[in-house]
Amino acid sequence: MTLPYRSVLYIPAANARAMEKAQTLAADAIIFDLEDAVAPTEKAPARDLLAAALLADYGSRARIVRINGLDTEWGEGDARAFARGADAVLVPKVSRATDLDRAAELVPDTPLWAMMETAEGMLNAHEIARHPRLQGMVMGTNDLAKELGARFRADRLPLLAGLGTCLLAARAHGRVIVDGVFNAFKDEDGLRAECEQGRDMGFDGKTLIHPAQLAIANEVFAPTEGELDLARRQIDAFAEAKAQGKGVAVVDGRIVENLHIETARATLAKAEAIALLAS
Ligand SMILES: CC(C)(COP(=O)(O)OP(=O)(O)OC[C@H]1O[C@@H](n2cnc3c(N)ncnc32)[C@H](O)[C@@H]1OP(=O)(O)O)[C@@H](O)C(=O)NCCC(=O)NCCSC(=O)C[C@H](O)C(=O)O
Ligand SMILES: [Mg+2]
Repeated sequence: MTLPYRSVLYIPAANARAMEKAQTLAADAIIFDLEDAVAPTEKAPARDLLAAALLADYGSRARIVRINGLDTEWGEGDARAFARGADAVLVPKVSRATDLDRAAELVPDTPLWAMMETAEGMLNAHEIARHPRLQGMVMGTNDLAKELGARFRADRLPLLAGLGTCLLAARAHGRVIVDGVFNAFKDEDGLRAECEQGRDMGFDGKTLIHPAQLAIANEVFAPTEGELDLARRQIDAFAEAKAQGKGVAVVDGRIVENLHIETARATLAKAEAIALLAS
């Protein structure tokens, strides 16, 4: 069963208290960050703190380690240190598939994830997504906005080309893909609107920077009661139509074909996976 990735919480690996707290937080996945959230002077101690933290029990939460770039003085050491012991290694600023080749050599047995946050990465999203070792993609909307020279807009118009391109690439190759962070972590309405936009586009979930953002992401990226009810009724109606030798059913005045049944089944499976995670 595919794991849900509704809420993916960043935690600075230098913050022992936050890493401990995360063992009980309602995050579907955690990104332990060695990159941007850790100051250069803290890089070495953060690596040790994280190695100790990963021995703790995080339940079913996926544990993803974001290493420093392999072009930095810390990247290779990070990759070697966490080649085992985490559920995935997240490589920052992936601009081309060869960036993942290098990571794959250093991390032979653990799935790789890619931060999609450079202009070149957007243009190469398809070849990055099809890399055989890649499991998931994370939008880095802060770095992307910086590279583009984009202004912040609530509708994220300047970022939509990049978001859509990465989503297409991820879906073409069956990868998980989660949306970027919403920086104003006390603005609940703003977060909800951005989660709704990401959900409408098709993202699996949202990366988050503060525990206060978890509940909204978990709610928005889960199927609603209405969606579940519709999915069940579509499956029943289609089975009935099929029994009568028809290829199409009608539910609530809309046609239901086999492709809608695939979506309906995926909706029910997602709800089941979420329920399992909570149990
Ligand atoms: C943003 C923060 C610096 C705020 O921290 P703080 O002032 O400590 O918040 P609170 O006092 O409200 O914290 C309340 C309690 O919650 C815990 N806490 C806070 N944040 C986290 C967290 N991320 N995970 C787990 N627990 C957390 C505190 O320890 C408090 O606990 P308690 O002691 O029990 O009261 C801080 O939230 C923070 O550092 N957030 C993460 C920032 C980060 O990781 N940034 C890097 C990723 S974003 C990025 O790089 C995206 C991408 O690359 C791009 O380009 O877009
Ligand atoms: Mg970034």
